Amino acid sequence: MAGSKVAGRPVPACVLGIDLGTTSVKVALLVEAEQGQVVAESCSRETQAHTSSLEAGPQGMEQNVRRIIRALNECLATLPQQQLQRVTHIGISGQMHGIVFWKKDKGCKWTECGTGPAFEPEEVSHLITWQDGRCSPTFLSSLPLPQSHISLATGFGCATVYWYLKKSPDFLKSYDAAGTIHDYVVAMLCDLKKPLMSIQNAASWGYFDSRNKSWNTDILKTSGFPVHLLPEVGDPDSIAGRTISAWHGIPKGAKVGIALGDFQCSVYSCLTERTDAVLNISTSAQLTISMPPGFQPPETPNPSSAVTYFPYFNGDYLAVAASLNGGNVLATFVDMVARWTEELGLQIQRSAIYTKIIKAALAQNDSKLSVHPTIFGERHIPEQFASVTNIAVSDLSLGHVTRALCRGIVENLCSMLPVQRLMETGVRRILGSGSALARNEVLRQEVERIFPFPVVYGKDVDAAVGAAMAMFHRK
Ligand SMILES: Nc1ncnc2c1ncn2[C@@H]1O[C@H](COP(=O)(O)OP(=O)(O)O)[C@@H](O)[C@H]1O
Ligand SMILES: O=C(CO)[C@@H](O)[C@H](O)[C@H](O)[C@H](O)COP(=O)(O)O
Repeated sequence: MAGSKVAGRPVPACVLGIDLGTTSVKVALLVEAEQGQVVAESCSRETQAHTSSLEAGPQGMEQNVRRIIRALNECLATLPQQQLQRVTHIGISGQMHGIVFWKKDKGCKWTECGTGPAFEPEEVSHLITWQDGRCSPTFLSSLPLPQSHISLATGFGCATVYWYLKKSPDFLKSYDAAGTIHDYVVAMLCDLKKPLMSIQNAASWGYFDSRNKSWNTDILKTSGFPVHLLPEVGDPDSIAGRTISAWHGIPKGAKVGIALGDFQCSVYSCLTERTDAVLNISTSAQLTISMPPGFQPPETPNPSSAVTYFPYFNGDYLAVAASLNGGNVLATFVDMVARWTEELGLQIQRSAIYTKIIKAALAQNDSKLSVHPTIFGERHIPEQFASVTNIAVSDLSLGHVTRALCRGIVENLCSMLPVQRLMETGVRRILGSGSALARNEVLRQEVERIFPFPVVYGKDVDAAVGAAMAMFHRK
C-alpha cells in the first residue's frame, strides 16, 4: 500500500530505518505526513556485543554478531505490528569501517519468533570494528600504498583482511563473503549471493577509489589479497533487493536499500542548509561540513590531516573531522569509576554513575582542569594519547573532572576542524546528533560554550531516521 506519488513513483507508506551502531541498535518507523516524513515509532537497545579477540588479543576490538542481531530483533519486537505490516521499504545504516565474514548460503537461518519469521546468524565471524587496533603503524606501512584519497588506518576492513592474510591465514579459509555489519543484514534479508556495499562504506574500508567507484583490484591482487571477499559496490540510492521472507511482521518483498554509513545518515537526518555544520557524538564523534557540489577530493591523502572527505549522497562529499574519541571516552571514564568503586567494595550500576557524574558536573559550572581526552589516539596522530594538565587541589571533584572531560571532547574536535575554518566556510548553525549528546546536558553546555553559532539538537535515533529518509527521497 503506497501513499502519494512523487515524479510518478509511489511514495512509500511506511519506511523502517535501522542503525547498527557501535554501542546500540536504533530503529525508527517513518510515515508520510502533510509536513513530510515523521517518526511514528522508535526504539534503541544497547548491544553489549563487545567480545574478546582470539587472534588479535588485547589490541583487537571485536563484537559478537549474534548479540547485535539480538538487539535488532528486540527493537523490532517493540514496534507496533500494524505499523510494521505497512512497511514497504527498509533503510539500513551502521558503524562503518568494520568487517564481518560469513559463509555464503550459511550466513543465517530463518526461524519463527513471537512476531513472525526472523533470522539468526549461522556461520558468521565476529565483527572486527573500526576501534580495532591490531594493525600497528609498522604493519600498515608494510602494506601496498592504496590508490584512495583516504589514508589507510587500523580498523578499516581491507587492513583487517591483510592482517589475517599475514598473521592468521587459516581464518580466511572458513569464509567466502564479507561486508560491514549492515551489509551483512542487507545480504541476509535479500539473500544476496554476492554482498553489496555502498560507496560510503567501501570508502571506509580502504583501497577504494571513490572517483571511479572501484576497488584497487590490481594493487590488491598483486599482493595476494583475497579479492573474492570484496563486495560489489553500488550508489547510495541503490535498492539492494527485496526481503525474501516476512520479517517481524514486515511483508515479504519489502524493498531494502543498499547499506549506508551511520555518520552520513546522521548528517542526512538533519542537514538542510549548506551553511549547517553537523556535530555527531555517539560512540565516536564527527564534526562535519558540506563540500560544494562537484567537489572532488585530492588524488592522494595527507595522512597528517585531521580532516577527511567522505562520500555523501548524489556524488557530494562531506569534510569530516572524524574523532576516535567521543562518547566512548565518557563510557571509559564511567567504567573506570565503576571498577574503582568495586575495588573499594561497593557496587553501583553504570547507568547510575552516568546520572551522578552529569548531575555533579551541572552543579560545577566551570573547571580549570584541562583534559586532552584522546585515550584512543587519533587516526592522524595514532600515538598521541590522553593527558590532564592544570590540576589544582581545588578542581578534583567528580563535577570538575566530568565537566573538564566533556569540554575536552569538544575541544579535541575543534582542534581537528577549527571554529575559524567553520566561520570562513560560512557556517551559521551547528546541528547536534548522537545519543552521547542527546543524553548529556553537560556535553551540550560545553558545545554551546565553544561554538559561536546557534546549536539545534536532533533525537538519539538520528542515523536510523536518516537511513529511512534516504529511502523516501530516492530519485
Ligand atoms: N545512561 C547514559 N547517560 C548518558 N550518556 C550515556 C548513557 N549511556 C551511554 N551513554 C553515552 O552514549 C554513547 C553511545 O551512544 P550511541 O548513540 O548509543 O552510540 P552508537 O551510535 O555509536 O552505537 C556512549 O558512548 C556514552 O557516552
Ligand atoms: O571514523 C569515522 C569516519 O572515518 C566515523 O565517522 C565512523 O563512521 C564512525 O566512527 C563509525 O561508523 C562508528 O560510528 P558510531 O558507532 O560511533 O556512531
